[in-house]
Amino acid sequence: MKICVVGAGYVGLTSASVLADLGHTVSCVDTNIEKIRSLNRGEVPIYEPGLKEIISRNEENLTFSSEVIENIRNHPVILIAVGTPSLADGKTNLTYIYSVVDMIADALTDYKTIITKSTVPPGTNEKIYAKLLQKGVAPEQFAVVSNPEFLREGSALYDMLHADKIVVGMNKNDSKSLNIVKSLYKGIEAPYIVTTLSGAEMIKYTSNAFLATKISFINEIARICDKYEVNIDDVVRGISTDPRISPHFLNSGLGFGGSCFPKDVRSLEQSAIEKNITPIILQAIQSTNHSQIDYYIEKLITVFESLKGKTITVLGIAFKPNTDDTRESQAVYLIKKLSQLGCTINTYDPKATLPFLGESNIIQFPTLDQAVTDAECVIIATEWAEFLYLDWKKLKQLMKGNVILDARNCIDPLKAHEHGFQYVGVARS
Ligand SMILES: NC(=O)C1=CN([C@@H]2O[C@H](COP(=O)(O)OP(=O)(O)OC[C@H]3O[C@@H](n4cnc5c(N)ncnc54)[C@H](O)[C@@H]3O)[C@@H](O)[C@H]2O)C=CC1
Ligand SMILES: O=C(O)[C@H]1O[C@H](OP(=O)(O)OP(=O)(O)OC[C@H]2O[C@@H](n3ccc(=O)[nH]c3=O)[C@H](O)[C@@H]2O)[C@H](O)[C@@H](O)[C@@H]1O
Repeated sequence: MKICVVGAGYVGLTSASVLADLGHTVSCVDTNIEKIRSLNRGEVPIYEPGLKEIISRNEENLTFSSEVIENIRNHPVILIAVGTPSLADGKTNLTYIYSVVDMIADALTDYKTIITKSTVPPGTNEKIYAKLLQKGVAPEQFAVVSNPEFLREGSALYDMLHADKIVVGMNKNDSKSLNIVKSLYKGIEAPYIVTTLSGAEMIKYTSNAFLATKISFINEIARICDKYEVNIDDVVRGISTDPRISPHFLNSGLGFGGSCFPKDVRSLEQSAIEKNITPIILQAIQSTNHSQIDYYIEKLITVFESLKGKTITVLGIAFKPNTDDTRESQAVYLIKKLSQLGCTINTYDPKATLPFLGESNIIQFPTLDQAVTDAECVIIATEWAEFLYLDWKKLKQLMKGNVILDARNCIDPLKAHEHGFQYVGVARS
């Protein structure tokens, strides 16, 4: 099959390389010329485990181009994977989606199956369909399909190849698209969930909002446990044997970040408000998440009284391990907050680069050892594997103080105590 993947980001590059690996001929296009140039030089502009390897082993049937319209014209299947970031009011910015739709309308000369992989609010794919008709495209010349993506950054390739489901939203009168989507993913064993266009859109938002709910819920429980001196690990162990609860997504800590949970929860909240529904739970999820950072800072204040002038090392900048993505990273928000409180912040991340914050008291170091030197306190903000097995003796020698704030519940408090550290955590004494 000949497929044009529009957007060479985390989802576009993963989809394009997996589809090429499944044997299709794929052209991945992006309006960002620099990105395409670097891909054509054999460089992968993002860090995603295994992506470089899968791209290089498919170089015969995977090409990269910034000629978006031309490639749309030459491919019968178009997979849209452009960004859908938040607007200031929390609604979704659909500019990139609609600019692709305009390009499709301009390029369309023969039948196209247009598959929206980007996460878009309920009703958007119907609007895409209507927009194409409005632009004079005949209804028998195209189909619009909603096929949301559920991969996680850091394990994107595995997640796509081992999907737990493939969701396909279609118009009622569309008799062709399901078979096309099935041929596209031939080789991936997963149940198909077939629904309407808006049904598929809602499945995606419900999934992300539900997972975000689990995180905020367990974070709230951890705060209660903290006050009653109950260990959160025991509580999670105790509830997760119940298959109705499951052990997944119950790691309490600094809260959720990334390019999707925060924006998708906000977007769903706005979709609800637009229809006069007050989404109390969605609002509470966000409020708990925002205040997680303050809760952890309060824990530090109980140790130091004032944070002004303290040298603090924050380990981890990315929103989670195994990615270089810092979009809405709680670690970055924590760094900003500590800076506002007058701290000097040294930081380190194995892959991510600190976004420019314009503060001279924040320095990113190239190694963990350099970052922790002379620190009065070390905070683990992202649970990279490198931080799970710290060399305690060396750390003690390098640091000026002995306080460790474990904001991801990822180190053993006993080990830290044994080596003379003061372990600070939430519900993990
Ligand atoms: N990042 C993730 O883990 C997941 C993301 N999603 C959804 O997938 C979509 C894409 O997300 P990411 O890959 O993270 O975004 P990204 O920001 O990494 O990449 C988007 C790419 O689209 C390109 N683009 C924008 N307008 C374009 C146009 N008119 N023509 C061609 N290229 C254009 C941009 O230059 C950029 O390279 C979003 O809707 C997101 O919510 C869904 C599941 C997982
Ligand atoms: O729509 C999306 O973009 C994707 O969003 C998430 O994937 P991702 O953002 O890559 O990362 P997750 O592993 O879900 O983690 C999100 C955030 O939640 C936090 N988290 C996760 C799990 C947990 O138990 N506790 C917790 O605080 C992580 O630290 C991270 O900041 C979903 O897991 C994917 O299914 C979805 O496709």
